[in-house]
Amino acid sequence: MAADDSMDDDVFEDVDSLRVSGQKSTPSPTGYRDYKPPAEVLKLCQTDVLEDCEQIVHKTILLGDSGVGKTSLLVKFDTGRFQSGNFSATVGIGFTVSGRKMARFSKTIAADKWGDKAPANYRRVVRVKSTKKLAENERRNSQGGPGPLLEYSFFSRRESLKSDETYELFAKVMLLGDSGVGKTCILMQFRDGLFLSGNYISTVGIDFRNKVVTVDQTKVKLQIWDTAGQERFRSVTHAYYRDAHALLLLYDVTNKTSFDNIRAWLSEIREYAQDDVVIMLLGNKADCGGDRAVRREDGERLAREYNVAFMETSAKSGQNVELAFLAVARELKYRQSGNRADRNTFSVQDYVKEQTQRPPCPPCTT
Ligand SMILES: Nc1nc2c(ncn2[C@@H]2O[C@H](COP(=O)(O)OP(=O)(O)OP(=O)(O)O)[C@@H](O)[C@H]2O)c(=O)[nH]1
Repeated sequence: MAADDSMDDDVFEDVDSLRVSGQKSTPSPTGYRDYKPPAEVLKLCQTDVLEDCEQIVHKTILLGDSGVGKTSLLVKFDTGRFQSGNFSATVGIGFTVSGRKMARFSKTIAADKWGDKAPANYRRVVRVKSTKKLAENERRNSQGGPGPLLEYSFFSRRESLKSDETYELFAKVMLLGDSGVGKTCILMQFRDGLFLSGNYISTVGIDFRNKVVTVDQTKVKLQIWDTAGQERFRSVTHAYYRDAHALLLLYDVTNKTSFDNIRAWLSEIREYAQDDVVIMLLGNKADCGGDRAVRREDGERLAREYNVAFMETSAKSGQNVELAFLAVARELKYRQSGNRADRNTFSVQDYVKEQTQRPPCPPCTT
C-alpha cells in the first residue's frame, strides 16, 4: 500500500459499525479469534499501487491495539491468504518484503506515535477511529486483554532508493538506553532532520532506518536500529546485538536513573555484543540545561572508566547528532582500512573530543 493522493484519509472512520457487523465480539485475551479485517481494508491492501514504482520503497507501519487484525492484513497482502482462527499476539516487530514491488512492511503493536502530525515525508493513508470511550479502553488494557480499537492508522513513507544504492561500507548501528532517553528522536533528527516533541509513545520491539554518509570520499551505509528501552522487550533486542558494528548508548541528562543504569547496559553489551563493537556514550537532552541531573563531567568520567567515546547531544536542537553518527562511521571506516597507518592512528575518542570543543548550546525554553 502506498500514499495515493486521491485516497480519502477517513474512509474507515466508523469502526464501531464494523464491529457490530459481527466481526468482533468478546474483548478478552482470546476474544479476537473470529476477527476478520474489514473487507474495505483488505481491498485496500490488495491495491496494486506500486506497480510503476520500482525505485520507491514504501514503508507502511501497521498500528493499533493487540488483536485488531494487523498481522492478518500483512499476511493477506503478502500471501493473499487469510489465516482464521489462531490469534497469537505479536512480540516485537516483523516485516515482510514483496520483492517485485520492493515494498517493505513493518508492524508494531504500539499506538499511533505521531497522532495527526506525521513528519513531512510520512503520510497517513488510512485511519480508523473508535468512538468508544477512552476510559473503557484503558480499563480493558489494564486487565491484560486487548482493549477495543482506539486508533488504527497506516503511515506511508516515501523514500528514493537512489541514495542507498551505492556505498562502499556497510555498518549496523544500534541505539540503546532506558526508555524515554530519546533514541527514536535522535534517529529521527539524524535521518529526517525532525524532532518529535509532545506525545511520547514508547517504541515496541525494534525497527531500523538506513542513511548513507560520506567519510573522506567513502560512502558508508549506516543501518540504524532503534530499540525499545523498556525491560519487557529486552529479549527481543538482545538477538540483534550480535552482528552490530557500533552501539550508541544513551542516557538522559535530566534523568539520573537513566545514567545510573548505564553500567547495567554496558554489562549487557559485554554479554551479547561482539568484543570489538564500537561503543559511544551519549548524554541526550543537553538542551534542557535547567533540568539537568547529570553533570557533563560525570558522563566524561564514566566514559573514561569504560574506555568509550562520549558526547552530549540534543535531538531537539540537533547538537552533536550528526557528529555522533559520523564519528562512528569514521571509526568503522578506519578500522576496515587497508592502510595500516590509518588503522593505527585514528582514535574515535580523540576525534570526538576534538570535534566537541565548541561553546555549549543555550538551555531549552520548553
Ligand atoms: N528536550 C528534549 N526532549 C527530548 C530529546 N530527545 C527526546 N526528547 C523527548 O523525550 C521523550 C522520549 O523520546 P523517545 O525518542 O521516544 O525516547 P526513546 O528512548 O526512543 O524511548 P523508548 O522508545 O521507550 O525506548 C519524547 O517526549 C521526546 O520529545 C531532546 O534532545 N531534548
